[in-house]
Amino acid sequence: GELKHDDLVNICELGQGNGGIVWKVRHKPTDKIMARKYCSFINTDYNWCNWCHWFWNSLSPGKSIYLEVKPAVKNQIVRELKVLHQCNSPYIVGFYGTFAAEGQINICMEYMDGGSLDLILKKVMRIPEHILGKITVAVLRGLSYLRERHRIMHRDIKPSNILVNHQGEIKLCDFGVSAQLIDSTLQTFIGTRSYMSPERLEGANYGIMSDIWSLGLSLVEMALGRYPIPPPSTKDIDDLFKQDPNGNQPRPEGFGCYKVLAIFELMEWIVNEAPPSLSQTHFSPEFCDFIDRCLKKSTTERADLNTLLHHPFYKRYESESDNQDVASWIRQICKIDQYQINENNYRR
Ligand SMILES: Nc1ncnc2c1ncn2[C@@H]1O[C@H](COP(=O)(O)OP(=O)(O)OP(=O)(O)O)[C@@H](O)[C@H]1O
Ligand SMILES: C#Cc1ccc(Nc2c(C(=O)NOCCO)ccc(F)c2F)c(F)c1
Ligand SMILES: [Mg+2]
Repeated sequence: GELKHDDLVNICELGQGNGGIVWKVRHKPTDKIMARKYCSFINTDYNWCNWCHWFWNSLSPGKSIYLEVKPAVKNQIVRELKVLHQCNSPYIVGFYGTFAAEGQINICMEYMDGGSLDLILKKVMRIPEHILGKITVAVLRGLSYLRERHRIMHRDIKPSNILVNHQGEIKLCDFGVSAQLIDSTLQTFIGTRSYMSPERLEGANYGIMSDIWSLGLSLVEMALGRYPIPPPSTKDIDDLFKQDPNGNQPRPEGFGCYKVLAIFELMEWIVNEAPPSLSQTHFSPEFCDFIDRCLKKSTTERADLNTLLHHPFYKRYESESDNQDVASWIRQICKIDQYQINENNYRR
């Protein structure tokens, strides 16, 4: 049956994003551990002063403001989210149910005990290519599933929306399954770094090809260990690779001094400058080519999903049936404690 608010007991907070907060919870009737996301709606009716409140808030970058929505709209969102019961794939995070409580939409999903790839990246300097290959297989298969079976694109591919667990599974979450929820949130200045494609930033029509761009950018970030715009210099990258991948040594000074662009400068850079790329000194030719084909600024030149499903980089990893290499890698990383995470972050 449907989940009820009172049947859930909070265990600990898993993380906070721009528009939601996620808790690890236990469902008392079944003793099942779940991840519960509160979408930060405010349930007051939509009116003029709320609009002003929203307007001033939406000017501050880094906030994806959920508009106050009428209860009728909220009920539509809950109705649309129930489609998640039909989203069953090894590459999509499991869904247990959704309900409105205290004026907020709650989404209960499978708890992924390895966390999201942005957290993993904080624990290690960078993610090795063979793991990125497995991540690529999972993301492309997840995107294919969403398109073939549900005729939707993801809309928010980035490391924090790719989750892993100790069994070595890699799954997608936070995809745009509810049109109303998408409409009710302002996809304007989301977070400090944008994974949005040039065409989406320009306000042009966008679709699945925009997810391909986001995948490419996310893979470069995970391969280098830092958000890749503005692109690090060749020297930066060579310095980075002098360090051992598990981040036991401090990042070189030079690396830490790269300029963090403000959100507008960043979006301008994505639209006007050359896309990031990987060098063959540190990565295989297949991986470098895969990235180049994902990060074409023009959607007509960019590879589409089917092309990528036949790309040598994907082919190299798709045949490996089990993810035991990923499982042991995740287990080893989860032993890295908070102190080491702070150390790595300090040196970024
Ligand atoms: N099913 C889950 N299992 C385990 N951890 C999760 C799960 N879903 C989300 N998280 C964690 O909760 C954090 C917050 O998630 P949320 O989607 O609210 O924000 P985000 O994706 O990090 O950023 P943004 O709000 O900008 O999209 C994530 O970074 C992730 O580490
Ligand atoms: C399994 C699963 C699963 C799928 C989608 C969402 N949530 C969303 C989000 C979402 O959560 N985006 O993250 C923004 C910060 O919380 C945005 C649009 C949408 F239609 C959704 F259904 C979710 F939770 C879990
Ligand atoms: Mg998320």
